[in-house]
Amino acid sequence: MPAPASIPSPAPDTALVLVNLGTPQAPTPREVRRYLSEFLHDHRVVDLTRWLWCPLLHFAILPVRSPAVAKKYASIWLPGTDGGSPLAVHTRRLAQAVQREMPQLRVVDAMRYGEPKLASVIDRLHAQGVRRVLALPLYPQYSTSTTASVGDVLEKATGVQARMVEDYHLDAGWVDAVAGSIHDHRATHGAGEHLLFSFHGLPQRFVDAGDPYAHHCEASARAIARQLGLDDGAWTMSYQSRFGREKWLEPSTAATLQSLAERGLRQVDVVAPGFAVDCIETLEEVAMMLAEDFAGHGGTLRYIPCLNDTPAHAQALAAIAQRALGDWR
Ligand SMILES: C=CC1=C(C)c2cc3[nH]c(cc4nc(cc5[nH]c(cc1n2)c(C)c5CCC(=O)O)C(CCC(=O)O)=C4C)c(C)c3C=C
Ligand SMILES: [Fe+2]
Ligand SMILES: [Fe+2]
Repeated sequence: MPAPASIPSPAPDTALVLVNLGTPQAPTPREVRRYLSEFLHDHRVVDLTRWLWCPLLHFAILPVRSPAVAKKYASIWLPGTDGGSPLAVHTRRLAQAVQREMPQLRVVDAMRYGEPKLASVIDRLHAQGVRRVLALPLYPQYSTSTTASVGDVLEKATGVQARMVEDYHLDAGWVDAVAGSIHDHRATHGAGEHLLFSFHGLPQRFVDAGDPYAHHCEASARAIARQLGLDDGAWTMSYQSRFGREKWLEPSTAATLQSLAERGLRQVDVVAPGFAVDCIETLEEVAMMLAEDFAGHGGTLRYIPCLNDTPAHAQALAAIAQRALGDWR
């Protein structure tokens, strides 16, 4: 029977896959080690020669980091049958929210590392009759370490045509959604004296080699601040979650908060617009550890949650996907 005219015609051969980084299956040293091992073996993430990196990874980093990081995951793990790692739970709920915005096609979630594994999700969709897969990596700002790594998996996909949204760091709907969430948070909880945009960091070497990530982060922060009508002095941007010893993008979020405290600021709002959903880096590192450090300086750090599965986020991502599908002829 033909579909009624008011309902968008179904496109069962097309699927939208929201792809996130990945996360451990349980907050245990064993599962964290399994996850970190897959993640940190990706040449896109760590490009050191294997004979140097593998011994370091297997004999030093994984044995020491896994139990320490497992404790951090345990401190943010969501309880209940629907619970789990916040990154996995929020990504799944976000895919369900986008599905409600796009009833005409299949919307699913997948992870670059761990489960549900992107390659397996594509195989399953193919077995179910899907022929076109649009991947939307949940990284607003493009980086070779994240977005291009999703592209590597898509290139190997067989039986389907696969495309990817490269970035959405200046998408008007997304900028609006982030600015709206900051505005609403400040209306409910009060506005701090300063707004800090904290992005995940990256080795400076990547940017020097042409990775546009830092430019994208700067452009996102400027666009959101403009949308909020903030004066230049009312906001700053910084980079968090440094890993290893080499030089990463600066200034760091920790050092920035310290200098804001030294300038006498006591109420700082922190938002993390590089993260589509809350995860260990926002919940444990910013909302717990950095907030504790800032309290040690006599201040209050108010963390503004990621967009997660809010309607504004789902609508912005649906519009981005719709545009990409419209261009796919
Ligand atoms: C060389 C190391 C890393 C690079 C480069 C890197 C880039 C990068 N990462 C994200 C987003 C996320 N990273 C997350 C966790 C995480 N990141 C690294 C290392 C690098 N990231 C590690 C080792 C970890 C795991 C936690 C830890 O051991 O400290 C997460 C959260 C995952 C979760 O389960 O909650 C996200 C999201 C971006 C956007 C990015 C480059 C721009
Ligand atoms: Fe190895
Ligand atoms: Fe990371």
